[in-house]
Parts: sequence; C-alpha cells; structure tokens
Amino acid sequence: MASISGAFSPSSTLLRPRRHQSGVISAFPLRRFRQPQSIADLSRSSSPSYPSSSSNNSLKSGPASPVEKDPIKLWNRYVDWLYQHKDLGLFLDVSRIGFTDEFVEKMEPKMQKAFNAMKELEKGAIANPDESRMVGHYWLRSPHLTPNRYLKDQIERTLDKICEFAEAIISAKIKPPSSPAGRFTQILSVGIGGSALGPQFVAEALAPDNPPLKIRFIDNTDPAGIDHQVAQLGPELASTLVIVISKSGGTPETRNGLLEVQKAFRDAGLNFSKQGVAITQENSLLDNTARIEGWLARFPMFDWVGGRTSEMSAVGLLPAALQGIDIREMLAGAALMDEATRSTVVRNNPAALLAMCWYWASDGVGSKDMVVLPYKDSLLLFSRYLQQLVMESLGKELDLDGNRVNQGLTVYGNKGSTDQHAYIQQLREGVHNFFVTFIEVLRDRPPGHDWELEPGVTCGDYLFGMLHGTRSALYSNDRESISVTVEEVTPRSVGAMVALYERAVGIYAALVNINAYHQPGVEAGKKAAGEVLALQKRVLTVLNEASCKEPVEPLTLDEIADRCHAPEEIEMIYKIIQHMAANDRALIAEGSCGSPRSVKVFLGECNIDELYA
Ligand SMILES: O=P(O)(O)OC[C@H]1O[C@](O)(CO)[C@@H](O)[C@@H]1O
Repeated sequence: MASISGAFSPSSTLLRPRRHQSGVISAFPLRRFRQPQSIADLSRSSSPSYPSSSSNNSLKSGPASPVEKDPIKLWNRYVDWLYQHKDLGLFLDVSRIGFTDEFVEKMEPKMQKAFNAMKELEKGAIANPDESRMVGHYWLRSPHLTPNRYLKDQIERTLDKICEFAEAIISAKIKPPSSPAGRFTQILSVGIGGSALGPQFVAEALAPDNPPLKIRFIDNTDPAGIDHQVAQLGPELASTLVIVISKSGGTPETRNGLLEVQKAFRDAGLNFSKQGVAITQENSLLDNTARIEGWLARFPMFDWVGGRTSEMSAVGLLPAALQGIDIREMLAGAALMDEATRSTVVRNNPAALLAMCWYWASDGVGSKDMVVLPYKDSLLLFSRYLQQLVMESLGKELDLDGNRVNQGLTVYGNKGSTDQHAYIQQLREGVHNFFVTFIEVLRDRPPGHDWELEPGVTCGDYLFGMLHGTRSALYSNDRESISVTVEEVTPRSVGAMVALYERAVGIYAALVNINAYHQPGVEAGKKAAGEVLALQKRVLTVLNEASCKEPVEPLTLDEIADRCHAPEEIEMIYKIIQHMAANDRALIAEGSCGSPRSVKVFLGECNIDELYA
C-alpha cells in the first residue's frame, strides 16, 4: 500500500482528520512533402547551376553540377551577392544557397508585394487581422514613424522612464527597504515566451562580467526550477528587484511564478511590493495587482507590440539597462537595420535576402529546417530566441485567405564549434532535411588580450577554422548555408540582428500569405491544461465525498471516473492520482501504480465545508 498524506486539501477550512491513513515506410517518416507548387520547385527543376537542396524529391534531385563546385565561380557568386552594412559592420553571405537567377526573377513580384505589405504595416495598417491589431515593433526604435503623435509620445516617455528608473536603481537612489547591501544587486525576471526569451538572449550576449545587477529568470511553472532560483538568491532576496513581465498579464505560468516569489518574500519577512516591478498592458490583471499592491514601478507593454517582437520595448530594455547594457545603442542598431531592410531592391535588403533564401531552401512550405549555429558562446541563446520568433510567427494552419496550408519553418541550434561534437555528423552525412545559418563574429577577444597558443595561431583562429571548415564540408555535400557575420557582439549589432530577423519573418510571412502576428495554436494547449485542472478539482470533490463517509469508502479509478461523469477521462484521472500521490498530497492510494486497475484511493482528511457547499 502506498500511503501518502500531506498538506494538500481541496479547500482550506474545517478539516476532519481520518484515522486511516499503415504500412508505408518512407525514408523521411516525419516529413510531409507536397506536390511542387512553388516557384522554387519550378525553377529548380529547370536549373542545373547550383546544388539542389532536397534530395528526396525527384523533381529537385540530380547530380551536383560541376559549376557550383568550381571555386572561382563560387567566389564570383560570393562577391556578386555579398551584402554589407558598413555602419553596422554586418555582412550577409547567401552564396551557399543555391537559388538561380531565374528563381530570383520569378520571385520579384512576390517580393514587391511583400515590401508593400511591410510598408502598409509600418504605416499602421491592421496587419494582424484576427486580433484587429496594428503591428508596431518597428516604431519602438523610430518613434517618428508612428501613425500618430500619441503613440510617439508613449514610446518616448516610456524610454525616458526606463532610463531614469534604471539609473535610480543602479545609483541606489532607489533602495531595497531591508537589505544590508543598501542597494539592489539582483534581478529576478518572471515571464515566459516572448516575455523571457529576448531578455535571456540579450543578457547572455551583452551583460558585462560584473553587471550592476545580475539577472536570473523564472520562465516556467516548475516548482523545483523556481525553488532553485530562489535558493540561489539566498539572503540576496532582500536586494532583489523582481520584474514580472507579461503582456496579457494573465499567463498562468507567470502568475504562478509571481505567487511563488511572493511567498518566498513572505517567508523571508520581506515586503514584496517594495521590490516588485510590473511590465504589462495597462489595466491587465497584473497591472491592476501591481497598482493595488503599490509595487515599486509599472511599465507599459503596448497593444501593438507582440510578445515575440518585444525585445525593444520595456520587456527587453528595462532588464538590459539594469545590467548596464547600452539600450540606446541597441535601439540605434535596430533602427539602422530597419532602414536597410526597407529597401525594395532585394539584393540591397538583407532581410529580403534571408526571406528569399528561406523560401528557396524550404520550398516556401517549410520542407527544410533552419539550423542556427552561432560561433560565439555569448550568442548561445540566439537560436532559442529565433525559435519562438520564427516558429510562433510562421507555424500556421491557415493562410490569410483561409486555406489550410500548415506553414512553418523549424528552427533549432546551439553553438559552434560545440555542435561539431554533437549533431554535425548527421548534418554532413545523414538525413538532408535542413539548411544552416552560420553566425560569425570577427572579433575574437577585446583588443590587447589575444595570444598565440601555437606559432601564428590563436584560440579564436581555431573557432574561425571550425566554422569555415564546417561550412565547406557541408557545402561539398550539397548542404546549403547562409552566413551572417558581425564584427563584434555589441548592443548595436545585437539590436541589428534582432531587427534583421524580425523583418525577415515579416517578409517571409507576406511571401507565403500568412498572419505572422497571432498564435491561435497556442490556445489549444492552454485550454487542454485548464481542462485537466478542472478535472482534478472534480476528482477531489468525488474523493472528498467518499472520504467523509463512515467508514471511509476507497474508490477504484473506474468508480472515480463514473462519479465524475467522465468515464472517457479514466486515463487522465489515473495520471492525476499518480501525480498527487507522488507529491505528498492528503491522498491514500492502495494497490500498485503499475497496475492501475488495482488502485483504490481515498483522502487522508475530509473537508466538511466543501461537502456541504
Ligand atoms: O507576455 P504574456 O502575455 O505573458 O505571454 C507570454 C507568451 O505566451 C504567448 O502568448 C503564447 O505562448 C506568446 O506569444 C507570448 O510571448
């Protein structure tokens, strides 16, 4: 008998303690291939010039022609297509993507349509029709482009407020009420998805070694993960600024993180409201809570900025400023990139080049995955950041005309050269279902710190060699790649890269005619999670009724399901019981979890109030 009892009770009052305690096998089983329908399909089938990116579809396959392997022709292609942004010190090389001139020509009308769509979006059109919203993340770094004065003021006022607040925290003009340190030393950021990924990426990329405030994240409703963060803070909880970030202000994981952190503050005898900051939409649940409880500060999230494009709003800027990162430089980098990516000449527009390459490489239907490989440790989280930006934006069931298209572009990656010793083997020789984006950083170390670990060769030279070796080795086996090169990882270049990919996603979405700015698919999981919790409450009510009887009536899973009027949910009921039993709830389960039919359950304490409610 597994006898498990603990603190849990269905409600908090009047507890009466109890004495008792199909057969087709494909080489690519997970991949869906479509009939050729895109310009890419047509042009590839007719072009011998560059290697085909997809070897499993007969229309696109064929022996690699000698042309693309000719180093001089490849060099010419490199030079012809190389994009450089001088002020940003950023280069984009698309020469190892095999698009043809014919393809570029055929794409031109689509590209022009996409440029127009982006122009309309920037002018304030309802670019997110489902949610009837404008899409204005580009205005955040160029407020003069907002469609009205009010939005411009809102952006500028918020930016000033962020800078002033960060300055006051760093200089200890604003102090935590009861910390011996006499100043804030830590940030605990609570948020998820777009309310975490940008700040996490930027902290890893740009925070100095000794930032004025160090940052930690709670980005899940995993109690052990939360406990770990709180435990790591230890006594420094007293000097921790807690920033709760949620655009909607009602995301359950974030709410739970907040409640857990507030409990940790109570347990430590600290006043949370003097250390709490909210970043959320005006009048959201979070905003109202922060206002009523008198938190230290509140910053707005704008209706027209989506979570995954919010890095240049208060969501990304406040944590960055508090870590001593130059946020005006981030904004300047993004603004410069925005300017460049407004060009309607494809080869002069790096975002358009990226979108066109994605379209070519994935047939405009996401038939290949994008592996993002930054060769720089500080850019480790770029692929994770891009994963949400790209996949939540492009992974859509319906297009803008309501046709079922199941669009998307899978993104994954970690960092080079580390991945050389993990999955590059498969990329080079295994299933050909991807293209790579290399992110190269020219500056290895700050000036004056380098040394040669063998004659003529530094540690950074090895990293450089690994990158270019991998790029060549992949290409020689017809694996396509894009390379983005920046001189250094700086606030300016990071801002530019964020802007580059935001725009590339926008253009690509227009090319494939989908709404990049909503996320209806996420709702299904959220709804199902809510249903599980509702079922758990019904199970507890049923168990409470049976456990308040004299003598107590242990119930089988079938009986519980029956009394919940949910016989079809028996498997979920079993999982609920198993989870509660493993977590010291006031639950007594007899029998073995391994043979669910033998299990009988009752509560170790019954709640009379709930019974008669
Ligand atoms: O900022 P919020 O409203 O808490 O949302 C967090 C995340 O949840 C989503 O809405 C859906 O997963 C994301 O788009 C968003 O970034």
